[in-house]
Amino acid sequence: MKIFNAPQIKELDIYTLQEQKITSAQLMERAADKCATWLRNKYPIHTHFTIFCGLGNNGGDGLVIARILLAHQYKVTVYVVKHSPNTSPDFEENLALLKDSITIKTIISEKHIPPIEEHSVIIDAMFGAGINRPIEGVCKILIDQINTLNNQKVAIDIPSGLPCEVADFSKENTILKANYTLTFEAPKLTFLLPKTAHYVGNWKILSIGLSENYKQTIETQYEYIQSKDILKFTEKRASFSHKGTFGHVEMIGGSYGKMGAVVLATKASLRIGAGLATAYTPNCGMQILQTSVPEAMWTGNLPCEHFLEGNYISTHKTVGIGPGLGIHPKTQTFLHLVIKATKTPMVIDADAINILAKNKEWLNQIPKNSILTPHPKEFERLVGSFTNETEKLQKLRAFTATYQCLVVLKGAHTAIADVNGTIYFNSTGNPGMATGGSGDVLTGMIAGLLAQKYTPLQAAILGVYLHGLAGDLTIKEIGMPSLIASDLVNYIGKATLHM
Ligand SMILES: NC(=O)C1=CN([C@@H]2O[C@H](COP(=O)(O)OP(=O)(O)OC[C@H]3O[C@@H](n4cnc5c(N)ncnc54)[C@H](O)[C@@H]3O)[C@@H](O)[C@H]2O)[C@@H](O)CC1
Ligand SMILES: Nc1ncnc2c1ncn2[C@@H]1O[C@H](COP(=O)(O)OP(=O)(O)O)[C@@H](O)[C@H]1O
Ligand SMILES: [K+]
Repeated sequence: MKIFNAPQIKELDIYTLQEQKITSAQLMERAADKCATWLRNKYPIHTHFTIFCGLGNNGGDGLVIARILLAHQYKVTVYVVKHSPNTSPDFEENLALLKDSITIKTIISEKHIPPIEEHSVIIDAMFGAGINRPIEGVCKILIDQINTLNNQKVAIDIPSGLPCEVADFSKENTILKANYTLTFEAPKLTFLLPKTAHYVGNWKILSIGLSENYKQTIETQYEYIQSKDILKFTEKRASFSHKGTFGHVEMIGGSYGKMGAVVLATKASLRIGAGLATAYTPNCGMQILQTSVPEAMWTGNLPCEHFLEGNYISTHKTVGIGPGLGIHPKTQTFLHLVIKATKTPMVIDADAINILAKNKEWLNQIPKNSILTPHPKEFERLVGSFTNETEKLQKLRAFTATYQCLVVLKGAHTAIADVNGTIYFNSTGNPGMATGGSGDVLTGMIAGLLAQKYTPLQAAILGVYLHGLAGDLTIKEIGMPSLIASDLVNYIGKATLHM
């Protein structure tokens, strides 16, 4: 699903009106009706709503929602926050309609800000996608006050004050902190980023029937990955296939005391369907690997017992490297040999990333279209620090372009940056996955998919999606705090039922 910025949403609206031969007021009615239906399903009939409306179309949505809720016997109080003389035509039209049913109160200055009933649900329809500068004056005072209240807060389209994209975001800005956000058609970029997502609360996408034809023509830099996106490229197994059909993963990593990471990654590569897997570890890992993953083969390098060092000769398997690797100087040299000897895309994780961060001149030598899977700290080691989300995304794009590789920046809504600059955000996963070893499982999954001849972009997207789904399926049966990385491996099978 494409993620649109504010000008693109506007274009899409205008095209939809022409294509469907409807007025903007009719589109507003449709959008508000979807919100009202959601509210009616969530809140019982005696609920009181306090609706704060701005003067643009977001305010217009609020007025229509009020009209629909009143018609369904809800108790509703409506305030229009009059911060400017300018209003939108659809706002005016709906203001006139609503005036027939209730008295609408106006907030012009601080003294008009009302006390709000303790159990009233606050609807935020002050500013939507049209926000173009920080909020000031009476709106700022009102939002600051609302943010101190424990009432449930539902934002329409986007919490007031939050931009769709992050360019002008600063942490001093006043932004309404919602429990729920009902957004139209697609999420906004800011819903998916760690520094801005907490304003949005739980968000729901409400489809309002915008032109699918026109959406196809809009070029976006961001996409949101859902099940229908991965179904487009998942492959069924042919009847006469054999283990050689599904590739051979060589999972390189491990060091004394960190062998579990390779165990998890190797197992995960097999669970996602690689035909064969070999774990390549220091000698002290041999028994551990052969006992805990009997399906996998083992190979190692004899000079050292406890960490990887020495020579490396490619056997042309699909290489994953990093889990449990350590950063011993001799291991650093070994990684350099692996990178130089490997000619096809590989998966580079954990300490392999940390080593590259110390030896940035090697980055040019990693095979084209390889996939790096840093968590935010590892990413920072690679690209240096960043002060805000915009800068982070810029650095992400610059990195993939410079080194012609993909980056999977892990976290809630993991971001997969393609070589061409498109960034795909994941929709699966949960905080139960914030536990040691989760990332190793992901490395194994992506390597296993690469071995099966998915393209690097497909392997990264599918791996990240199914990894999160395995986490989501796990917590349906055990509590989030109990989730451990082995559970993710065990639930890969159930996740693949969704492919
Ligand atoms: N396709 C869609 O997404 C649809 C969107 N609709 C609604 O339309 C909204 C967008 O409407 P508008 O473009 O009128 O935008 P808003 O309702 O967000 O209002 C923006 C207005 O406030 C002014 N403004 C912006 N920032 C300000 C600030 N900090 N202080 C004071 N004034 C400020 C702007 O100049 C503009 O006049 C959406 O968020 C949504 O709620 C629906 O009505 C119909 C369909
Ligand atoms: N709050 C969260 N929501 C969704 N996924 C998460 C969350 N926290 C962590 N994860 C996922 O768990 C994995 C953690 O990886 P990583 O930090 O490398 O762990 P480790 O190094 O212990 O293996 C990543 O895939 C990440 O996306
Ligand atoms: K809003």
